Amino acid sequence: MHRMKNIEYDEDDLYAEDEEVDGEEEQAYTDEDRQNFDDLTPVVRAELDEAGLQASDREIEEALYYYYWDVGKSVVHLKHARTPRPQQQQAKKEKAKSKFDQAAERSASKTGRSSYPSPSASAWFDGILWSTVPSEWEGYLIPVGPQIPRPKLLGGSSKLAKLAEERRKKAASSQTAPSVPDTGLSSLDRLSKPKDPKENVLPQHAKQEPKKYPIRKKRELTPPPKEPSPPPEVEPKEELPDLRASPTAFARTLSTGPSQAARTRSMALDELFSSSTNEENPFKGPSPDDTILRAQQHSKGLNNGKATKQFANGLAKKAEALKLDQTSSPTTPTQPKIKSKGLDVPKLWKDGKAKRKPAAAFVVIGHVDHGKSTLMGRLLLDTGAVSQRDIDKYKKQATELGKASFALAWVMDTGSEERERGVTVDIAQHHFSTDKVDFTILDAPGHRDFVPNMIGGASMADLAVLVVDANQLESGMKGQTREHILLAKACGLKRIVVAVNKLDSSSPPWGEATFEQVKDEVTKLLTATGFAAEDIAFVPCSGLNGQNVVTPVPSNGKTGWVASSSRTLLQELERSASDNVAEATIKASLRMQIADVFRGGITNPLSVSGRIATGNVQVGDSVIVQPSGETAAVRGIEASSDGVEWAVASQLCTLHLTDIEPQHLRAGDVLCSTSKPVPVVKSFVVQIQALESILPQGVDVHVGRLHTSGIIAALITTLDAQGELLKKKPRVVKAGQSANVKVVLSDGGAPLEVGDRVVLRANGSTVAAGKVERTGSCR
Ligand SMILES: Nc1nc2c(ncn2[C@@H]2O[C@H](COP(=O)(O)OP(=O)(O)OP(=O)(O)O)[C@@H](O)[C@H]2O)c(=O)[nH]1
Repeated sequence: MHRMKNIEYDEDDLYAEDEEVDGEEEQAYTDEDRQNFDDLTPVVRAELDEAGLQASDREIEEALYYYYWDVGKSVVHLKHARTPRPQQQQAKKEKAKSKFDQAAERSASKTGRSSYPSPSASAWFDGILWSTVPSEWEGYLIPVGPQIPRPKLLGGSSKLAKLAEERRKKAASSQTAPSVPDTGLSSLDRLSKPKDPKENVLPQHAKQEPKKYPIRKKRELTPPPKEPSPPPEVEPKEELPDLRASPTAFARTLSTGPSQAARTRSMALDELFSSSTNEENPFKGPSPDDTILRAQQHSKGLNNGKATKQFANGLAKKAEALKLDQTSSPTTPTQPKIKSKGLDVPKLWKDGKAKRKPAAAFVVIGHVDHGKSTLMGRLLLDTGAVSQRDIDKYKKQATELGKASFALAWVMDTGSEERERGVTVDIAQHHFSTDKVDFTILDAPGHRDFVPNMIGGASMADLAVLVVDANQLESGMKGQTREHILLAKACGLKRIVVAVNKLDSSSPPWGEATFEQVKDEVTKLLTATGFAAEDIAFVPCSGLNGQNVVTPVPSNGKTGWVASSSRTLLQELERSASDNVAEATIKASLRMQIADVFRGGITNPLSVSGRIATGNVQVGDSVIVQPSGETAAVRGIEASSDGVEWAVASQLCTLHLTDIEPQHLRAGDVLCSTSKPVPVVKSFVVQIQALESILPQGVDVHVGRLHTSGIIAALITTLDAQGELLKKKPRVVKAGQSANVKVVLSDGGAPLEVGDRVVLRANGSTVAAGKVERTGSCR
């Protein structure tokens, strides 16, 4: 029994698991249900007998079950289903079309679609018992859907509220404004620039051009200070670069361009969610996530002509960065072939284990402006990874821009727009070492518009450092403190160190009560999210002044309680690092999701960076890039800025590639061993934890750095806290519930495997997260 029969799925989209679920039908009833059936079935049967009607036990049981043991409703339903309707009444009913049908017809006539693949939008509900209620009971379903602002995780600072507000206005007004060529503004400009229909309006429809992928220069690790760059000039009529972010689920399922014929399976959803009161489809064009990602890509791509000169690290440092035309291939036939030395990497890794320092990558998360970048700048300064001379230069330059307090943050925020605006946009990566551990910092943006980047960072980390401004707990708890905690958990992070920051400016300074209050509130949230108490550590500190970051605070005076009760942030981080990757993981097939594609230098013109999830790689290896299926050769490897012969699972590294065209490499793609490439799947079943109510709906699908669109095509089951079946084919998954849902991907599929962690977002909010349970048909 497929209640979703009106969606026209491909044959191979229909899952065997649906049948499995059906097969379990009998077992879904509890003993209590059975008792209720035994008691109530005779009562319903007696009522039907009296009316001269008949029904099987099965039908009566189904009615009772769906009407929650309400005998009256079950009898009415069964009687109604058995009473032939007079012709006249049927005719009348045909005339009185539902709002859904009216919306469907309007949309069809507007788009010029002659016939709708599904019989009608209301037919979506065929097979559901409550769709046959007596006509006098029928009400109107007002399809509000995305028109009404969804409950979102709140947040934003006063500084950014204005940007967000302007962005919202821009988005709203651009529904009616004609598209105009992009003018090469920065991503934040795109958010904040006051709307002028003549300029800076992102096109509402993603261009349906063949995809090309911009290559960017590597984000520098330790940038040398330089003179502040002047504000970016507005360049007239610059072409938009290739759009990495594809149209969202809503754009795909709801846009109504008549030329786009191949959208059959989403059409029922189209009608379901379109407004009956507004002819304009408000979900044309890219979602907030798409817009932000696209803007970022543009601001960082070569096309904007503003790419700041950056210094590639490690091997690439030796060569002057090349300025490559995007259309030309950086791989040249004259490059020498690199031969593999055929090293036994797992053995080398095992043999060197005793001598190796543990390594740890941590993602720095938290609400915007809570001091993440400043704290990390301090950590790098006090561990010697950055010199005081550099910081002094940053301070001078930052003072000239009126942003003196951001000098430390500039160590992490290397982009000119990040520095000008004082807001982190993309993940910044830095290495530093202590005597005990090699660390990689992944500094995530705190602003909610850049949550997809935060997901990308969290997916590459071993643990999280959550920075909480002790004086702004409330804003963070409503905003990205909360959302980042949920996402860190969703990305599989177990351990979290909470830096209770800015205690130098609390009232009173270094107030123990302030710290304790923050600790209580954040602990509640962390444990409710699933972090174990032993995996949570708190550190009171001040990133700006460097108190209790690397240097312990004085044991007397107002910081006395800190010295006696807490470790420094660095000590806590060292405790959290371990080198416990299983040998089986090192020996498994290579999987490395590409976090970034960039130009290296003359010797290494095309490079990708990311974290090796499983397996190992050595110079000279051939790899397959999915989803393109293209092969590439590894001509060089860098780990922690050093050139190395091989790298293994859990390492963040840069691979210099050859024998592949750049357009086959995108952030989010997966490098795999040639013997066992990851399949490219069109659909999958994911066990989610819902953060908002979930219906069959369009979603943005995030898997680490991968960002694509899809639809939640079926709600399969809801589950209890133990993961046991609660209900099959629920109509809705409520916020807080666990469920198995089926997601069908747009864009021809994505490289995905069982166990991959998925975040589902809609309208710029995270709506659910979970792990892939089963994958569907492969491309
Ligand atoms: N008093 C005080 N101010 C701080 C401290 N740490 C950071 N700040 C200030 O807080 C402001 C924001 O700091 P950032 O480091 O940019 O904050 P962030 O969390 O990285 O911001 P995003 O990356 O944009 O989310 C700056 O003005 C800092 O000087 C601190 O320990 N004490």
